[in-house]
Amino acid sequence: MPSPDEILNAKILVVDDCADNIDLMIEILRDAGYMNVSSTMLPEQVCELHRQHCYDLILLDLQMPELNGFQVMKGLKEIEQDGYLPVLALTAQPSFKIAALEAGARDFISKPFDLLEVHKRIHNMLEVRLLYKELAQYSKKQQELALHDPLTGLPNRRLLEDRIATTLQHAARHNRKAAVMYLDLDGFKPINDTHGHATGDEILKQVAQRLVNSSRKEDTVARVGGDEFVIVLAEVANVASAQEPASKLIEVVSEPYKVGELTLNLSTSIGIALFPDHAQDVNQLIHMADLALYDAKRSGKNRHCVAQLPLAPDALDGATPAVGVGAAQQVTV
Ligand SMILES: Nc1nc2c(ncn2[C@@H]2O[C@H](COP(=O)(O)OP(=O)(O)OP(=O)(O)O)[C@@H](O)[C@H]2O)c(=O)[nH]1
Repeated sequence: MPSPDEILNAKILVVDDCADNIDLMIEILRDAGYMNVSSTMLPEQVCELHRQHCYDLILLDLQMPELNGFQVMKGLKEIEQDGYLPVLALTAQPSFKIAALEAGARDFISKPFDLLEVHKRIHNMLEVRLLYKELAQYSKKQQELALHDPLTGLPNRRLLEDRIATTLQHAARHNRKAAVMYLDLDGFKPINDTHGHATGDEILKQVAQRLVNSSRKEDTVARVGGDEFVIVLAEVANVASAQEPASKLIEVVSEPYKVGELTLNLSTSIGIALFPDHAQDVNQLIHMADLALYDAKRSGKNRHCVAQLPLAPDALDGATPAVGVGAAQQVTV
């Protein structure tokens, strides 16, 4: 529930074409302790002001000569991002009350003002508005948490799959390639075993930071398991343009790590798969990169391997096909 202080600090805009009405409403609000009140006599400015200041409450006169309150609400509806119109309509016309509610106002106040009613309605409306904002923020935070790894803050597998899907759609539309790099640290378990889990966690955070710092803004770096990371490269011209960043990442990860007094070393192996060459859908592409990673591990670690192109059907005559990759191309750094 919003605190009394939060309610008194809410941002309020008073809109009326009559200066006396504005002065009166501002006096009522200031007397009640509201600290963040502004006003305008120009209804055509309301949408722009709301866009800039995102008011918690707009006290809106319905009868104004140039642009009436109903027209202002129509404009506000178009810009209100979270679908909540924080409008309290002010009207001397009984017949306008229901029309105002139908037009999107949350409530109304009748003119001439009944002070007690004004205070109650404003307070109630702000309470609901701030509660709505809290809920919206909470739900956004929950969504963030559901899509990110809590240790490193990187996207998790769910968000990664989404990002790959978007990257592939874009690549397909523009007839471009994209690449998925699957990284698994080499010799991470002994660090945990020798120096403890907290040190391991610190290393994972530093690795994550290095991967992000060494990637382009448009690429996605995700943590998909204990010491496993996936990087999605958009707009890749050919295999070489994925191998080059892979070599750079291998170098960057093998720089020494400082954790307290300790200086620790580790390396990483990387499997690379290209869209559309090695696979055309998200999970298959990750799978191909994972198989190439397995080859990099098996052939000595601290290197990258590229997935094998699928064999043409006539090359399989009489042979048992390998699953996914055969002998992947490997590069030791
Ligand atoms: N500190 C820490 N360790 C984790 C976390 N998640 C998984 N691990 C550990 O990470 C290790 C990953 O195992 P492996 O990949 O087999 O270890 P490795 O020594 O790197 O093995 P290779 O890949 O063959 O070099 C396991 O010991 C897990 O317990 C985590 O969040 N924090």
